[in-house]
Amino acid sequence: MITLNARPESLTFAPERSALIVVDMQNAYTSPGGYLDLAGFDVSATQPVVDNINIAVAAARAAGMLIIWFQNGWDSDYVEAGGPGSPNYHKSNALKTMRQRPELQGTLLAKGSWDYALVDALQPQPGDIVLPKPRYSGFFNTPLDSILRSRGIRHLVFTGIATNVCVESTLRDGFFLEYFGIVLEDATHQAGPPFAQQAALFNIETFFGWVSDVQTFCTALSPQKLVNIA
Ligand SMILES: NC(=O)N/C=C\C(=O)O
Repeated sequence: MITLNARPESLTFAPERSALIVVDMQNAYTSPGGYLDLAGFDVSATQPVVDNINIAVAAARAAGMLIIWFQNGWDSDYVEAGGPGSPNYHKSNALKTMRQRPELQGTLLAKGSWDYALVDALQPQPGDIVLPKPRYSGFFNTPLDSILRSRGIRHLVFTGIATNVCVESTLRDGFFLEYFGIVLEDATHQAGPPFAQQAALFNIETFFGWVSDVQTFCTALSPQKLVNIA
C-alpha cells in the first residue's frame, strides 16, 4: 500500500490494484500543426507535460501499476464521429475545423494519421493497454470498465490532455462508477485559457476526486528515488 498526498486529503491504495491513465497524448493535442493548434488553441506549453508523463509512467510501471493509453478519434471516413444527428458533429472543434478548411478533411483525429498517433516521446510498452475512444469520456463505448473491474482496480491516476475535456470527462464518469480518480496536475494541460485548467482542478478537487502532482506521486511509489520534474 502507498499513501499519496493529495488535495483535499491523502489517499491510500495498492499500486498493483490501480491504473495510470494517459489521456490522448496524441500529436492532435500536443504538437504544433496538430488539431488543437490548427483550431486555435495554445499548445506551446505541452512539452513539460510530455516529460512529466514519461516520469510518472516509468514510476508507475516500476511499481506494478497498469498503464492505459487512450487515443481519441475516429475512422478516416468519420463514421464513428457521427453525422449531423450527433451533438459531436456540432461540438467537435476538429470536425468544425475540417468543415471550415476542407483541405484538412481526413487529416484530423483520423485513425492512421500523424494527428491521431501518440507523440514520439510517449510510447506504450508490452503489458500496457492502448484503447481508442470515440468521445470525450474514456468510459463511453470502450472496454475500460471491464478491464478495470476484471483486475480489481478501483484507483485511477490521470494524466494527459485536455484536463478540462477528456481527463475531466473520464474522471467524472469513473466517479459515477465508484472509481477513485486522482489527477497529477503537472502532467495535464487544458484546452483553452488557463482558467479552464484552474476550474477543472477545482471541480475535481471539490466534487469528483483528488489532485496531486508527479513528484509527490513518484515519492509515494518509491520514497528513496529522486526525480527531476519538468
Ligand atoms: N482529449 C481531449 O481532451 N479532447 C478535447 C477536445 C476534442 O477532442 O475536441
